[in-house]
Amino acid sequence: MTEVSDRLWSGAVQDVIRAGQRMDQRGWVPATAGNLSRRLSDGRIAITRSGGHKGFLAEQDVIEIDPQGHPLDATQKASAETLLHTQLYAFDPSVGAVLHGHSVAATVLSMVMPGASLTLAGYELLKVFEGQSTHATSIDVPVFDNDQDIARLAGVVAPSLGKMPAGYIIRGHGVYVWGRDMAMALARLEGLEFLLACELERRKA
Ligand SMILES: CSC[C@@H](O)[C@@H](O)C(=O)COP(=O)(O)O
Ligand SMILES: [Zn+2]
Repeated sequence: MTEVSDRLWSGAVQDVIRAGQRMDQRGWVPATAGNLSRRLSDGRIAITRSGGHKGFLAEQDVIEIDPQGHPLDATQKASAETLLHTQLYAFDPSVGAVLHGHSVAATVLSMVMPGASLTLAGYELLKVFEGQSTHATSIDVPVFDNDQDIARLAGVVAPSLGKMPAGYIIRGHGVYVWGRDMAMALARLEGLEFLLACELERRKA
């Protein structure tokens, strides 16, 4: 590898490590939950190794996969949910980072609300999502039933691609959020998690 491509890779790895730490600080990646990825400007994809704690990632816990989700080094095990990342990268070339967390709010709300989507309306923070310029609006966040068969789950998510400005929720499991870069993905994740926490509070009131 050239020096430039090494530098690009290191930058992506640091983005993933720092985002994992941030998600851990917020309580969104308990135990070994969650996964994070970043697409480099040269098209390479860096994703977390399966099974580690995402708040304590080391450089070797971030591995390279091809666009189909296969690790370049076949001895390494990429996230069990890699396909949910690669389908977002394949659908939209502008996506540069994908984050998945397991917050209390996403888990509880999606279990107590039986519907296929959760509506977020009237919040100033809705403006963090693509194309939103006012609080006087509403966004439907799709809620897909959980499935241990990730290829099948990706098939259920597929028809909604391009129509999810705030990401999506997997019932009783967690959220998927993305952005053009890691900063944007983190901002959207924080926005969505804040609004889910608000919705949870409102249901207690
Ligand atoms: C701790 S159980 C969580 C896993 O089943 C999964 O949902 C998850 O988010 C992490 O899986 P991983 O394979 O480490 O990316
Ligand atoms: Zn998960």
